[in-house]
Amino acid sequence: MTDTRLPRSLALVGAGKMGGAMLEGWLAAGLPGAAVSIHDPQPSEAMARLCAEKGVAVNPQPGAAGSAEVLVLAIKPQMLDAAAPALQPLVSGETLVVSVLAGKTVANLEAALPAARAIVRAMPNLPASIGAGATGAYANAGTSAEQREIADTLLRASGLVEWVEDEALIDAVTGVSGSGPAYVFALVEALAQAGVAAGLAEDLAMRLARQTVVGAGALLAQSDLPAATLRANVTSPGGTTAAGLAVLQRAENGLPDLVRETVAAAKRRAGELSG
Ligand SMILES: NC(=O)c1ccc[n+]([C@@H]2O[C@H](COP(=O)([O-])OP(=O)(O)OC[C@H]3O[C@@H](n4cnc5c(N)ncnc54)[C@H](O)[C@@H]3O)[C@@H](O)[C@H]2O)c1
Ligand code: PRO
Repeated sequence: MTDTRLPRSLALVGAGKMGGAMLEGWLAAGLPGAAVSIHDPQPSEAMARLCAEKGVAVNPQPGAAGSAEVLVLAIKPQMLDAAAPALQPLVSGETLVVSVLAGKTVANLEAALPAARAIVRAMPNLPASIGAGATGAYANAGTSAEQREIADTLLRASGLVEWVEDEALIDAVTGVSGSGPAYVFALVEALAQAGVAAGLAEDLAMRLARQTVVGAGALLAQSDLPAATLRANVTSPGGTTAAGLAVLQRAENGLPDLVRETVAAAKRRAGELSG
């Protein structure tokens, strides 16, 4: 993070899996702990320890130090309305609100935090916890260029950031990359189960399935080749992979159909959560 873009004060509301992962990224990237407060009725022991080590304030009286320059919301979407009354002192017309709440729209956030003008909706994913996240972000019209830069810097501390100019696309981002790591972990589970069905011992099948996804991901990360080319590089004409892919990628009810339905269901659920 460059000093010109660091917030002077950042309040993190909800320091669970995603909020905690982002906080670790900001601290590792040089945001001083003294600039940060977390607001969470039940921070984990690990989070409390990290905050103590880095000088992050835990549950100070909201607004005791005035409104925050940046307020990051990382509570469950269903908690927004219940949490909002206590957060009002943290928000002024100068505050940049960054929300990672699935489905909650700018309109929902404006209703919950009426003083807020600048609102960024961001959808990170869990690999943010190791700096390998993928985040989609949208800034409302009230967000200044400098505030967008600050949001970009904060989000980039946990990996790739892609901005979209149409808010509705954030729900599609949620379906693809927000939820996406779970699809990949489900693939590891399914591959291991298929290995057992093919005769492998359970632990051996899981070790092979897990390292296959780790290795394929690392190859994707290190290679400039398109995924389709990497796939073709595994596939000998008339060989075993071609036989497997003929099933996996079959025209009807194959992986493309299944993944399309999967992403559509997650996107649909994000829309429902705005309600
Ligand atoms: N987990 C993911 O992979 C992921 C990815 C992208 C976005 N998100 C979004 O991140 C948000 C948090 O998800 P999570 O998986 O980290 O959940 P989580 O349950 O791990 O964290 C939520 C935290 O909020 C705290 N909390 C509850 N009520 C509160 C209140 N009134 N004020 C302050 N804190 C309160 C809880 O104690 C908990 O620590 C969700 O809105 C989700 O849509 C999660
Ligand atoms: N986890 C959150 C959910 O499942 C949002 C994307 C990933 O709702």
